[in-house]
Amino acid sequence: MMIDELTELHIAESFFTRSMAAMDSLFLLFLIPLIPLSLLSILALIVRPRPIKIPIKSRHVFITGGSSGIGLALAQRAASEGARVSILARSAVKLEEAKKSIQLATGVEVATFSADVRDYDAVSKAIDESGPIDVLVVNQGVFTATELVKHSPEDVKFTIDVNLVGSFNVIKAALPAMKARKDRGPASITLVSSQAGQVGIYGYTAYSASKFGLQGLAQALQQEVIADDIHVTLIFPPDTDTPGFEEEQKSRPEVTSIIAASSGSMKTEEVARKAMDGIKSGNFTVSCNFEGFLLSLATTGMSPQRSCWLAFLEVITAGPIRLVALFFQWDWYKAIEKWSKTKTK
Ligand SMILES: NC(=O)C1=CN([C@@H]2O[C@H](COP(=O)(O)OP(=O)(O)OC[C@H]3O[C@@H](n4cnc5c(N)ncnc54)[C@H](OP(=O)(O)O)[C@@H]3O)[C@@H](O)[C@H]2O)C=CC1
Ligand SMILES: CCCCCCCCCCCCCCCC(=O)[C@@H](N)CO
Repeated sequence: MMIDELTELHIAESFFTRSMAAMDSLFLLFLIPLIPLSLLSILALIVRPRPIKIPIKSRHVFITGGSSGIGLALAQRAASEGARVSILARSAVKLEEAKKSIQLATGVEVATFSADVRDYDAVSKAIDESGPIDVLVVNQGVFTATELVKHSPEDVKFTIDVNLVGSFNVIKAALPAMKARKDRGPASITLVSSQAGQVGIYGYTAYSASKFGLQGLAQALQQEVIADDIHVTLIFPPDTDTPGFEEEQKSRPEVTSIIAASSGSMKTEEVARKAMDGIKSGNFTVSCNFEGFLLSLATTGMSPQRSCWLAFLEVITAGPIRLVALFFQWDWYKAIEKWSKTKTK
């Protein structure tokens, strides 16, 4: 009798401890999601600038380099979404053609301005004539892929002047009127960079430098204009099938194309759609394809981040994405080595 009672007690006791242990692990299991959830809530509180939406309909969208390629596709998109659109480029002939093609596709008449972004006075005059801008898209760009030893000093300077100094000219000319806008809703200054503005690529010393410069300009500018409800966006397209790209390909070193192929290539309209979505959602960084998304994660550094979800992803992938980046570098240096050997043979 006594022994029976004792065993019963034992059984009950061990059942009790076992179920306690099970409850403990269940409790721990509930704790696990608390760690990412609290990280996410902290990020939701601290991400700056705060999330914003930029409307396009009935607003004045001004696009430099709007007569060809990505700029033209963006102009057409903005027009079809009900914006008042102005485009600026050098060639009056190409501007006229672009105007006709947009009118044919959307029925909207865009305003055209012929000016060289390197000429501050000319740009300033065009922008003043066009009226206050709500969404400024700084998209003009030139590119020649060539090794620095073969690149003429004039063309290096030309690349920096059009892509970087020209972007300063456009923004500086547009800023006073953009800052003075009252009750017109949030404004945008968007810069079209390149994936070669996130990572240096063989053949792109001048081009990458000009596009990396836009990152510094954009980060500093965002701090200066946030109080005026102006929001800065940087677009990072991969190779895109534009007239400019077709021209570039005629002389691009083979190894530049091999490295650039890591990110594939996109259709102009697709890039314009991604860019427009990015502008509207007010993101600071806009990537256009999956590889570009990885590249943005890998190169995010100290750039502002409005989305707590993306900030969360940046925090948890920081280490692993660096590893992925190192593998890409490994692959690229192998390609360069192989290519140099076949060239010296
Ligand atoms: N295509 C690609 O593979 C990629 C392009 N990009 C970037 O996207 C942007 C657009 O490129 P994309 O559409 O291919 O280029 P295009 O060569 O097709 O078009 C360039 C546009 O910029 C204008 N432009 C060039 N120089 C000046 C200048 N000095 N002053 C005013 N306007 C000028 C051109 O008109 P005009 O000549 O009459 O002045 C044209 O409208 C560029 O900044 C480029 O670096 C980024 C990644 C990939
Ligand atoms: C960590 C993960 C990394 C992911 C992959 C990165 C791939 C980078 C490829 C860079 C391609 C650069 C194309 C430049 C396009 C351009 O601007 C010219 N066509 C001129 O217009």
